[in-house]
Amino acid sequence: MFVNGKWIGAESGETREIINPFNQETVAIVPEAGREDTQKAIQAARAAFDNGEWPHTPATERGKKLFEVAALIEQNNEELAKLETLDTGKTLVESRADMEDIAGVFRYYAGLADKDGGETIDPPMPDATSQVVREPVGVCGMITPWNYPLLQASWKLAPALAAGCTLVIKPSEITPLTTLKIAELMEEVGFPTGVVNVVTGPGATVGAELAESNQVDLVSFTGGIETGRKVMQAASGNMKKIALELGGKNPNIVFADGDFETTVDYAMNAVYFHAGQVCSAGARLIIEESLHDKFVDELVKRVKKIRLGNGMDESTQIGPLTSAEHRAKVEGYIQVGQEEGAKLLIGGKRPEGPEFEKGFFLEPTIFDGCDARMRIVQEETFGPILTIETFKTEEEAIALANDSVYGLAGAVWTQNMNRAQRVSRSLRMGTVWINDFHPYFPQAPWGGYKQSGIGRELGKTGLEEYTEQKHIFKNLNPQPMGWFN
Ligand SMILES: NC(=O)c1ccc[n+]([C@@H]2O[C@H](COP(=O)([O-])OP(=O)(O)OC[C@H]3O[C@@H](n4cnc5c(N)ncnc54)[C@H](O)[C@@H]3O)[C@@H](O)[C@H]2O)c1
Ligand SMILES: C[N+](C)(C)CC=O
Repeated sequence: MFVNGKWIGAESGETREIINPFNQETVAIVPEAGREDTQKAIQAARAAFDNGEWPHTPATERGKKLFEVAALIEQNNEELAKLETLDTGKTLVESRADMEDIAGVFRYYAGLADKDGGETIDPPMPDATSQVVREPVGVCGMITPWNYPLLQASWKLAPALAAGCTLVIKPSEITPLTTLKIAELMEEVGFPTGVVNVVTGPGATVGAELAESNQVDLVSFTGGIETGRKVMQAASGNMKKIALELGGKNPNIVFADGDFETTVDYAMNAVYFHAGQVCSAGARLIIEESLHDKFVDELVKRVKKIRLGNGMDESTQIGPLTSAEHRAKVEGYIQVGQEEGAKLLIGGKRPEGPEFEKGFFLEPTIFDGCDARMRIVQEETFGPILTIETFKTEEEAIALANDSVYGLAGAVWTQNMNRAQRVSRSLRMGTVWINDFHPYFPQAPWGGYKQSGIGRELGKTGLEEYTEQKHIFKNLNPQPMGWFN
């Protein structure tokens, strides 16, 4: 782990084996930290914030460091991508694309670091000035999930550092490798001691300590809704700021006038990309009734041909799920779907063959004949499971799509742009795609309505999350008030 500028083990000496989900081989052994290790890292970040130079370093200089990080990520793209694939099972092609995105995130916040010089207000009284400035929020605790380990970390690290914060980051205990590697790259760039700290270990101890600690000013969490609830409760002790990026159950609404070929192609990509382990996966197909039969026939034909395999193999389209525990959870949902009376059209089991024996594979699955009250429609299965519902009218499509505790993302497919606009404005979601699925980029904010989260990452808002606003009022001609004369 990287704490206070040093590479250290856990004080207890405990370690954890990191497993390749394709073959269960051990790819690394990392420290298994506990609360004491976390407290030390928080103290280092606290000292670097309260007494160190980083929060007062000119924003342009902070930006320069982030440009250097971006360059190092690009230079190390292949190594980082391989580590990500070994850790998560996602395909190498995806991991390489993630690394390009991540370099882009650092570059975006590097450029944004010195763009907000504050605001001068015209005060409603004479002989006074009024200024609003932004200052770093302080020590940040960051907790990240296993599905996009370094990407989700970069959405926190880059804006926090641009703002002048110091931090302790805890990657998912099962996928820490790229977060450790980026700490190495940051050490090479040379941030002041204690500004960046990485602690590897479980959520119940390391994560909980970050959320609870009175020495932490903000906790930024990406993960599941139930863990998010715990983080929110734990953060209330010192009223620390919170940013929560939680799950989604994202509707993909297809009207009959959408381009058939493109819509079928994207419907598959929406749900099966990264084996469905994507917060914004289009796991809920809501299709106009008149198109249903033709669309679903074609979908099933194509899903049969999806190539599962080792993420390291460039011809693989879907790798294994990231852990045995997670596969068991997704399999549980397949059973739930069958018990609820949904019609299993394809998949629903582990693939057969020697190449799949050791990996945590699951076949791409489709449930037809679903309705909005089913658990497989309402709950985030976070696996390769597509549920299908039908609608007859635009109003019905909107009502179905909004019938969810989540509000992360959704898409609408139609060639009628007036309808596309109406539907997109009616969806209670942080992101709506029209005739597309999945795009996200550093310039646009990302986050959820309803129980999909609090706050936004990316975009200008993603930087503002790591700042406090201060109003500085100056009386240019102070005179006695005489109120108590
Ligand atoms: N909205 C987004 O942008 C986004 C992006 C990626 C993933 N996600 C969500 O993440 C989830 C999948 O990731 P996961 O299974 O790693 O989530 P998770 O909630 O199980 O774990 C996330 C992180 O929280 C830690 N944690 C666990 N218990 C904790 C506790 N009591 N206190 C503090 N931290 C704790 C874990 O160790 C891990 O680092 C899905 O729900 C997915 O939708 C959301
Ligand atoms: C936010 N995103 C889409 C990169 C990953 C969600 O799991």
